[in-house]
Amino acid sequence: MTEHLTVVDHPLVQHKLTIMRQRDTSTASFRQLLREISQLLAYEITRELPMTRRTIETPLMEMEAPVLAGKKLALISILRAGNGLLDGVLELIPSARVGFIGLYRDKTTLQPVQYYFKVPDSLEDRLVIAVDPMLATGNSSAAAVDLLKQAGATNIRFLCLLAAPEGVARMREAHPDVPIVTAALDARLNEKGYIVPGLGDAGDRMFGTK
Ligand SMILES: O=P(O)(O)OC[C@H]1O[C@H](OP(=O)(O)OP(=O)(O)O)[C@H](O)[C@@H]1O
Ligand SMILES: O=c1cc[nH]c(=O)[nH]1
Ligand SMILES: [Mg+2]
Repeated sequence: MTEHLTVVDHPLVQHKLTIMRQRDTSTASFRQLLREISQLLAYEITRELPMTRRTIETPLMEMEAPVLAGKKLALISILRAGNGLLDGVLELIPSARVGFIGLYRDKTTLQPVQYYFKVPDSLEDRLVIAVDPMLATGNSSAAAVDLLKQAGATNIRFLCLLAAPEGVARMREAHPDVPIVTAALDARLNEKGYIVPGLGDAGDRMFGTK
């Protein structure tokens, strides 16, 4: 991918996102819509995956058919809200390897606090797609990408649902080599570091917590 930021403006994505944003959308609908959108976003973020050809036999004849090239890609969920994107993407790419980075954002400092890290081996040979629905200050995603690079990853993409300009700028500065794919770029952060207009706290809306 050459663009640093790609906003997927497909009508289905935008319609589903509008329902997710609404205050009275239920936890069950929120989760289902996130799963659906995640697959449409995954389609975009995997658009330029390298391909190779393999000889196969159809019922009629042999052919050289296209298949994905290289090692299986790695999906990295930034816990816990990342799991809402992970499920859908994994349905589309069932052979992907999966890793988890546990981070939560301290409510006052807005700095990420790490509590878990487990990723697949040979990250240096894989396309790594980190998923987290919200890119707000960008502190969490920048820290997650730092950890992935420390673990050897060199080809990383970041998939989110909503981004704030502040978070995109933070990522561009810290990790200019990491393309971002999102469903929307919102206006700004509010004084508590929430994306506005946004959709609230993605993890809470997904899991019914407060
Ligand atoms: O860009 P930032 O300002 O760092 O904010 C974004 C982070 O905040 C949310 O996670 P949260 O800390 O609420 O944890 P959760 O997923 O467990 O709810 C979200 O899922 C991101 O990880
Ligand atoms: O608006 C925001 C900002 C950070 N995390 C969220 O879940 N929502
Ligand atoms: Mg949260």
